[in-house]
Amino acid sequence: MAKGRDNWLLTPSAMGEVDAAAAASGIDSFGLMEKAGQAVTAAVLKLFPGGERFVVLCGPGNNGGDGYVAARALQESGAAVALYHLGDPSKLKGDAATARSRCPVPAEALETYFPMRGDVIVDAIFGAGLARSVPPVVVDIVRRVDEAGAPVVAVDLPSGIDGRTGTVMGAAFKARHTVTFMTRKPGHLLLPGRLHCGSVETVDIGIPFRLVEAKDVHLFVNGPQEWLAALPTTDATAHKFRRGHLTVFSGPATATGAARLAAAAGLRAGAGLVTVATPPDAIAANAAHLTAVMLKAVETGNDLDDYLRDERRTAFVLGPGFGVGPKARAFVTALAATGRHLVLDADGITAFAEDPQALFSAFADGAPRLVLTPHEGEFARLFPDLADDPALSKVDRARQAAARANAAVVYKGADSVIAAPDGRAVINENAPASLATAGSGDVLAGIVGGLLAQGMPAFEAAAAGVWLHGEAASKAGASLTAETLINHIDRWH
Ligand SMILES: NC(=O)C1=CN([C@@H]2O[C@H](COP(=O)(O)OP(=O)(O)OC[C@H]3O[C@@H](n4cnc5c(N)ncnc54)[C@H](OP(=O)(O)O)[C@@H]3O)[C@@H](O)[C@H]2O)[C@@H](O)CC1
Ligand SMILES: Nc1ncnc2c1ncn2[C@@H]1O[C@H](COP(=O)(O)OP(=O)(O)O)[C@@H](O)[C@H]1O
Ligand SMILES: [K+]
Repeated sequence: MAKGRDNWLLTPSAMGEVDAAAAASGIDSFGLMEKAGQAVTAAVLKLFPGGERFVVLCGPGNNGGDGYVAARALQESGAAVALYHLGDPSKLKGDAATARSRCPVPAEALETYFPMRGDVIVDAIFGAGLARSVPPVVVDIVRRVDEAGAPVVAVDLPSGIDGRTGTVMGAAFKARHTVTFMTRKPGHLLLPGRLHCGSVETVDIGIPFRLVEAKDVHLFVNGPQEWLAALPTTDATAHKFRRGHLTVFSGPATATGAARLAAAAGLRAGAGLVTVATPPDAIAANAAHLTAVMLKAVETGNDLDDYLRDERRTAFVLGPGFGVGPKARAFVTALAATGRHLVLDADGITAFAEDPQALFSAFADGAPRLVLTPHEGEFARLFPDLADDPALSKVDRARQAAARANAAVVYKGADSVIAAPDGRAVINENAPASLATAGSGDVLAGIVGGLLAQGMPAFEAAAAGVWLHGEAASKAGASLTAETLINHIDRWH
């Protein structure tokens, strides 16, 4: 499946380079700004056909330039338009200066703007060029607009959102709609940025897409184009042993449910055989609730060695309900030493908090066989320095973690990022908030384990698993529980 334009992401700096390449190839850069401003105007008029007054807020760079184009076009459409500028507009340069010189709408200083009833705001203060926290006057205007409840249409990004990281730089508008150009930026998907964008529209302003593709930053929106070719298919020759064997480790008798959720999810994701490997004291609890999933007592390191003699047992999930301690570390080390594929989740991750390097060393060699699925707290236990570095985006953190651990990393959240040691990364956007429910992470671990069992490489299995989890949640509806979620997992093709 081709990488569609909707899946492409460019950081603001990469977009700036594309912009420069377009100008160098002879494309009229003011023409691009004109198209950008016209597209904003079309979006504003479509969303607010009865708008009483359109208030365009223009900043000191090209984002402001788009605003001057929009102000002119809105006035030409017959609408009432007011214009406010940040800084000294006589200092505008290049295309933005041209746009201002062609804009007949009189402008006033930004600080003098107080929203009136019926105002629709076009936010063209900062876009890709936001370089630091917004100045106090912008903080004030954001607050005034919030308090007035006036609708905002953002040009490129809501001012105050860092397009690379999605971070709020001091303050940021909460837009109803955002019009961006050529591709979305990471800040449109990463939290909290995503919550400030409203609906996002990506407009082709005429930069040849080959210039965008030449800037491939190995970052995409998660979707089937990333992993469909690696997704296992079943055909008439399918046999349960050929469809792989997944083993999920159960916790003690008091904590068995999480493993069963993962096991059932692995089966739904297509693993031919699934076994819950359980301590003997939990056999009864597990046996009372399992049908298609098999059960095997595995208590000690020797039990595990015996279990691992069957080389068809290739894929494992360890962590949900397992307990934190030396047993988790010893089991993981044995799985690593025998070339197994492992999803390490929850307690399995926490078990290595004191010595993450022991985990990374165990899986250091060869193609990645480990998938780590930390939520934010677990991520910080394995990668405290990355979690603490404010300059890193969630994408940077996941990528550096993946490289360090030689693992596919699923950095979970509403904006899960999946990264590979080779630098590939995707941001997931199909997960509904109804997934914030106990046990949904166990289900995800099971789906990914089921895909690993079928031979899918770690990064592809991780990305596909997160996407299929999101699809299942959407189908399961707003009141989903981890159990109902499982019933909606669909291998999709
Ligand atoms: N990509 C494309 O193809 C196309 C892109 N287009 C548009 O161009 C936009 C990018 O333009 P841009 O690079 O001029 O950046 P922009 O966001 O206007 O801000 C830069 C200005 O703000 C200033 N500044 C920054 N932070 C600040 C702060 N905290 N507080 C105060 N000042 C601050 C900074 O000043 P400096 O940092 O130099 O002091 C500079 O003056 C892009 O978002 C899109 O809308 C379209 O026109 C068509 C084609
Ligand atoms: N608000 C949200 N929107 C979308 N997905 C979410 C949200 N909150 C959590 N999720 C997803 O739900 C799962 C929760 O996993 P986890 O935090 O391990 O919870 P648990 O331990 O309860 O299973 C993850 O896949 C995460 O990405
Ligand atoms: K903006």
